[in-house]
Amino acid sequence: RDSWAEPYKIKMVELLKMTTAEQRKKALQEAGFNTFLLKSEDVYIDLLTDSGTNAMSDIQWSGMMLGDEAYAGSKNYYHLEDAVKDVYGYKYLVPTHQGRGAENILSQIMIKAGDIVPGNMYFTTTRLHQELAGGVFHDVIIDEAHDSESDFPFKGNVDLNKVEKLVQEYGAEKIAYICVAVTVNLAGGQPVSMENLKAVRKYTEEKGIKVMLDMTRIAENAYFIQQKEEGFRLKTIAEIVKEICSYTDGATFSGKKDALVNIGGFLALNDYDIFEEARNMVVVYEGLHTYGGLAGRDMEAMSIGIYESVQEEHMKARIGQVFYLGDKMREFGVPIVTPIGGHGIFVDAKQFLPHVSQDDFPAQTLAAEIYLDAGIRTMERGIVSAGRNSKGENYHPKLELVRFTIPRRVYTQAHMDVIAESTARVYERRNQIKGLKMIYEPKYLRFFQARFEKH
Ligand SMILES: Cc1ncc(COP(=O)(O)O)c(/C=N/[C@@H](Cc2ccccc2)C(=O)O)c1O
Repeated sequence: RDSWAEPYKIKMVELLKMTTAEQRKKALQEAGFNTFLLKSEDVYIDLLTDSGTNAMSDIQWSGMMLGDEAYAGSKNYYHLEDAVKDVYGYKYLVPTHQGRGAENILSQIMIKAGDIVPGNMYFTTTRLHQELAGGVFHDVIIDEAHDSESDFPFKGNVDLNKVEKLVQEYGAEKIAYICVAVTVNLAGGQPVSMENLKAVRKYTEEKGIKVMLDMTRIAENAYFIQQKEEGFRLKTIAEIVKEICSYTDGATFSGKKDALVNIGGFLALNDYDIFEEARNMVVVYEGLHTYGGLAGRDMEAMSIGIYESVQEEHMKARIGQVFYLGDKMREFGVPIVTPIGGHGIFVDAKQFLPHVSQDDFPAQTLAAEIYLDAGIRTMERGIVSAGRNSKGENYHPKLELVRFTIPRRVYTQAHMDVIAESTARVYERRNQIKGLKMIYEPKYLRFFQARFEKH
């Protein structure tokens, strides 16, 4: 079997502090059993998120030296505008500091109080901004997406029957827009097929409903279409990315993932009137319309990162590393979401800790235990992240997952081996693991700052 390695070599390293079991026990206690509250220096391998944690190339770093920090009309803005038009095909660009900056502006423009906003599974910041704008989110993802053991290849797909039911019940004019995420983060980084995107476009065109893309991990989605969808084997990732965007009216983007930058995002649109409104609002929330909360250097690095994100060998290595870890986890019998998604391995905490009831936070408990074992930080993606509904009741999501998110171009295969072995050690002692109780609950997006203690 001919092995395959990354298409880059390392030029600089960031030394990591190793911790002892005692130090980790203390750190976890102080962090209230919440991995978001751990100090980075107490973390050995940081798999909390692939957001803003990716390694920039030397070309991107050189872009940081080319920052045109003019307040208005920075040349980096025009480079970013060219990259967005060239790679994604949208007509108009509104830069924002990161994804939720774009979500805030789009939601306020497109949503009126009481509007319905269908989407392929919720995402925390996306749904919150839709709700803050007065919208009501409705999940229209296919049922398979909520089944961690289904291996349907495109679990991110929209179920148009669910959309039709909403149109029947509320009328097309009450639908603010359909939000299609590529990939679907909380389902396990699951892709949407091109066939489904075309069907959504055809249906919404007939009904006069706009489609807004959350294209945060669009290049990873394109890779899965190339690898798994009939008729796309010979298309490039760049061609597939552009085709995906062509079936939508606009997009929000967090540049902190696919585009390989530490900060950055944008709102891209084809409709001039929405663009005009967004360009007016960005100066209220983000900064002038030609910088949107970003320094010129950040916009330059993001323009370069957009092109690097659609390179074939980059994506093959990126997804290859995620699959390597997933296969190792499965060798050790660790239950994970299948098919393996694009940005990490999602461990099924319900199957891992069947004796811990969901109200005792199995995923939160497992993330804490994984950290204790060898200092690996992961993220809870279960009942804590799901939050409460408008009546204040806890959502009880079918998926109770711990996300091992792999930053792009940061860790080596040796780290993947250590991660899999650490998880296997915790798996071997799973029957002794007890649940947690929440002792502090913030109002918004509670998972970021909630605190817990052992029962
Ligand atoms: C599909 C999708 N759409 C929009 C955004 C917002 O973009 P931004 O504002 O962060 O730039 C994100 C951010 N995802 C990050 C960071 C995060 C955010 C909230 C809760 C936990 C983690 C993560 O999954 O780790 C996303 O995944």
